[in-house]
Amino acid sequence: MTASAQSLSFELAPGGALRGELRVPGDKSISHRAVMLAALAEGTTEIDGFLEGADSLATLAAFRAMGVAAEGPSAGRLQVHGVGLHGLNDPGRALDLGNSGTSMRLLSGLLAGQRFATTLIGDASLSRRPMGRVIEPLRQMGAHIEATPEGRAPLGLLPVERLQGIDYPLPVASAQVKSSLLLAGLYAQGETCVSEPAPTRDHTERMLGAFGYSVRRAGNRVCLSGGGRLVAAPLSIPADVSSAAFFLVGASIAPGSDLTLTQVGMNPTRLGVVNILRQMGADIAIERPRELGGEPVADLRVRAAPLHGIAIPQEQVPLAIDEFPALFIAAACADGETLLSGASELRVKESDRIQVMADGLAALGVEAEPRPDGMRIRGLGAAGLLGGGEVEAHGDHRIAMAFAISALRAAAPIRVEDCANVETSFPDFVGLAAAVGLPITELRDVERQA
Ligand SMILES: O=C(O)C1=C[C@@H](OP(=O)(O)O)[C@@H](O)[C@H](O)C1
Ligand SMILES: C=C(OP(=O)(O)O)C(=O)O
Repeated sequence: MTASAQSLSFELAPGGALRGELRVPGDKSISHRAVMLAALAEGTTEIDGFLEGADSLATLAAFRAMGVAAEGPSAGRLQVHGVGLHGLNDPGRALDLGNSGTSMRLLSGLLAGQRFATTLIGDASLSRRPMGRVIEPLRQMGAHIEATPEGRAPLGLLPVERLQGIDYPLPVASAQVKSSLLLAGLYAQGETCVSEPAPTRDHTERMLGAFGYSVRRAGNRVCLSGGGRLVAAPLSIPADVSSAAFFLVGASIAPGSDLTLTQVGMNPTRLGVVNILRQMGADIAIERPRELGGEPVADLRVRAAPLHGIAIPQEQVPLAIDEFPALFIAAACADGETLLSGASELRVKESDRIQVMADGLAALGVEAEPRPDGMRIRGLGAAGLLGGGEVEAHGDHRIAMAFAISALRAAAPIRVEDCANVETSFPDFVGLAAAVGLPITELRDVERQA
């Protein structure tokens, strides 16, 4: 059973303020990559700050099924005994990656050059998401990949003797596709190069470097050569800025808020949410900037501030791609109009995040016009309040958390349906959010029927 098949809803009392200090769980993108590279490295990797969410645990389970021994995770600590680039074993069964697009796309590349076959499957949402974007370039590298006629999972990766490096211009700005090809490139003859139309998160490149693998970047092009080796290195994973985003927005829109988010990842390729919120007038102070495990981190102190609508700059879109559900709530509470364009990728995430957010905002009385590649939102202004009511998260973790924080500026209670997948990226969201002042309770199906 997938997480979204269980029925979980959030109930929120209107109003409240966020105060105090909070460390949100470890970065999801980095946690996936930590498991993958640690598994392929020579030696034992000690990881701390690992995200114990369903998505990164699905990646870990996949490597365990391929014979990688690991202890943990427990309290964010995970020890992975690497098997080397050629040490993975045939899992003997399909690898179920649940709700996780990152797992499926990165593993497609990592497993395309193995000498055994693998099948990658996922839940209903993941089985709807486009995989052609990795299948096509991986086939150019010589991979044998089977998929549905629409290019979707289940994916069958057939054994190949060797892949061939390619020089690939990404048609969409996607860190998952870039990373998939770089991971395939570890197994390819010659050089694999990927150029991106706009900068995307660079955790794969950074972590390959930390494991001693040479990665060359020139402008928007990143290259590596196959046939090297990865050497285990300790990893500390920062708090996930994508999870912090809900609190950055929540504290900005809720009068009286003063919240400090600690040890947040500040990689410039992830900072769109901070840049966009600041441009909207948010009061976010970056305190104690420092380094953690090859990634910049800082504490973020956010205080309530009146926000105003903006036209979101194009270059910020890939840098905030997962934060738009939260940013749409900020826009709904801002003075004036916010316009997002160039973000059609939002339609192929865990849900169609443009349509689902537009529907939920409309249910709460906000004028939100979905567009093919974005959204126009008329904000309620500093004195305005969202209506209460019921909204559907459609099993999408980020939609569920975005509407949860929206209640901080609502006039009446909000109920968010189909929230179980919050577990994929933010275990104990409810407990941590409640501890800093979000008036949230969760209702499981059985409780609702009682
Ligand atoms: O590489 C990654 O870890 C991710 C890249 C992004 O996806 P795309 O590559 O599809 O933009 C993002 O939406 C996803 O949550 C995580
Ligand atoms: C899009 C997301 O993740 P993934 O692509 O890994 O499912 C996300 O976490 O918002």
